[in-house]
Amino acid sequence: MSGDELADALALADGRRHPAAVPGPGPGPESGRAPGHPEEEAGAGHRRGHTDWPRARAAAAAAGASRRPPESVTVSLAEALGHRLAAPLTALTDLPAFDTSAMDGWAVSGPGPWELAADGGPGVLAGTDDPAPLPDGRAVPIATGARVPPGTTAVLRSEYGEVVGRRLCLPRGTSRDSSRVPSHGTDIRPRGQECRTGDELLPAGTPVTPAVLGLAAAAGRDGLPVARRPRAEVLVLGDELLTSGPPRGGRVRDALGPMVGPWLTALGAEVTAVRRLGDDAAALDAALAGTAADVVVTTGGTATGPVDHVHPALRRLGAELLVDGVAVRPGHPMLLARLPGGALLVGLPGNPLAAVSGLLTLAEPLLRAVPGTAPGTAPGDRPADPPPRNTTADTTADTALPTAPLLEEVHGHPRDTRLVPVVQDGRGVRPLRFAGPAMLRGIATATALAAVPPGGAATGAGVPLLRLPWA
Ligand SMILES: Nc1nc2c(c(=O)[nH]1)N[C@H]1C(S)=C(S)[C@@H](COP(=O)(O)OP(=O)(O)OC[C@H]3O[C@@H](n4cnc5c(N)ncnc54)[C@H](O)[C@@H]3O)O[C@H]1N2
Ligand code: MOO
Repeated sequence: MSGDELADALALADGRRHPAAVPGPGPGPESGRAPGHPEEEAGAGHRRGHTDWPRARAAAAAAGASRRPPESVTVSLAEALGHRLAAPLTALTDLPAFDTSAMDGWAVSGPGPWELAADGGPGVLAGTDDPAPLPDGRAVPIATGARVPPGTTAVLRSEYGEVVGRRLCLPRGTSRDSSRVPSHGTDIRPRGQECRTGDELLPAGTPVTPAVLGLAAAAGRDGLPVARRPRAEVLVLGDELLTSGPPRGGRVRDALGPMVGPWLTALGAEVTAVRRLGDDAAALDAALAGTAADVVVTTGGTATGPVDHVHPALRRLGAELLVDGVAVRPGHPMLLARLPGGALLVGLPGNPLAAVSGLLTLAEPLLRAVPGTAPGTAPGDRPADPPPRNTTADTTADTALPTAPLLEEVHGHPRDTRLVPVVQDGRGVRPLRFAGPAMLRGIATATALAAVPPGGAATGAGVPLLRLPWA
C-alpha cells in the first residue's frame, strides 16, 4: 500500500475525507502540501509505546530540570550576552556618580542675571574632574554630562539664556513664573538619582540582554558572573550525506549539521561540537561513551533500518530510554534517553522537518528546564507578536503555550498531534506549503509550528504555537 493509499484508508476509517492540500497546488512530489501529508502516515504500525506529545514535552522538561545547577563563571561583558546572571547585579558606583548637567548651557549660582568669567573658554566639559567652585551670582558655560561645579544651583539651557557683554540674562520679557526661569536643581541630575553604590540592580537569574550589558557597564562592571550553559554535542549520522555541493550519486546534502547546532545555540545551549559519524556503529558507541556534553543530539538513525544505529547503541551502552517514540507527525521516531554517565540524549529523526519537530518537542523543553539556560529564545517565553487576543494556557503541555486562531482548516492525524509550519498573519496563523517531513522550505519562512490536535482543527480554532527562536 502506498503512503497515499494508507492515508486514504486511515481517513476513511476515521470517517474523514482525504486530507487536502492546504493551500497550494495539487498532490505530487513538489506539491509541498502541508496538512495531512501522506508520508506522515508511514510507520503507523510502529506506534506501540509512543508517548503522547504533551507528555513527551513534559518528560523532556523533567529530564532537563533534573540536571545539576550549572556552575557560575565570570566572563567579559561581550561573552555574557545570552546567559543568565548567576548572582545579583550590584552597582559599583552611585549613578550618576556626581551631580551632572543634563543640558548644554550654563551652570548658574543663585538668581539671575549672572556674571560670566572674563575668559569664558569652553567652560566645563564632560569629563572635567574638578571644576572650580561657582560663587553666588556667577555662571559658567557647561556641557551635557559635565560635573557641575560646587555652588551651582541650576543649569540654564543654552536656548533659554542671552549673553550681553559678560552678563547672562533671561531673554527680555521672560516672566518670573516662566518655566524657563531655573529653580533650584533645574537640569541637574543629582548624584545617586538612579542608584547608590551596592544597590541591587537586577536579581540572579536575569537574562543578559544588550540592555543589561549597558547597565552593567554604566554601573562599573567589567565582567559578569553567569550560569554556564548546558553543553550540547551534535552527532550527525548517515553515510549518504554530502557536506558540499548539490546532491549527486544518490547522496544528499547534510541539511542538519548546519541547522541543529545554531538551533541549539538559539535555545540556550553551548554547542561544543558538530561531528559527522556516518553510519559507523563503533564510532557512535565511542562518541556516546566518551561524551563530555550535558546533552547529546543525534540526527538520523532512529528508525529500524539496517544502518539505524541509535537504538542498538543505546542498548549496548545500557542507556535508559525516557521517551521512545512520540505520537507526533512528523518525527514520531524521536527519542530521549539518559546515558549511564548522566548526559541526556535527544535522538532526532533524519527527515529534516521531523528533526525540527524533535528539536521543538524534546530539545526545547529540555534545555529550557535546565537551570541557568539562556532565556528569551524559547517559544513559550513570550506571547505571540502581535499578542493573539485569545491567548490561553495549554495546560496539557509542560509550559503554557500561546495560541492563535488558524486562518485555514488543518486536517489532523487520526491519533497523533501534528506540528505544522505556520506564519503569523494579522491575529491568526496561516499553514504553509512545503511542509512534508523531508522538506525545509515551509519551516524556513515560518514563524511557528502549530500543534494541531489529533483529528484536526477548523478555521478559527485556536491552536497552541511553538514559536521559532528567531521569529
Ligand atoms: N519501517 C519504517 N520505516 C520508517 C519509519 C517507520 O515508522 N517504519 N519512520 C519513517 C519516519 S517517519 C522517519 S522520520 C524516518 C526516521 O528515520 P531515521 O531517524 O532512522 O533517519 P534516517 O533513516 O537516517 O534518514 C531518514 C531520511 O532523512 C535523510 N537524512 C538523514 N540525515 C539527514 C541530514 N543530516 N540531512 C539531510 N537529510 C538527512 C536520509 O537521507 C533519509 O532520507 O524513518 C522513516 N522510516
Ligand atoms: O514522518 Mo517522519 O515522522 O518523517 O518524521
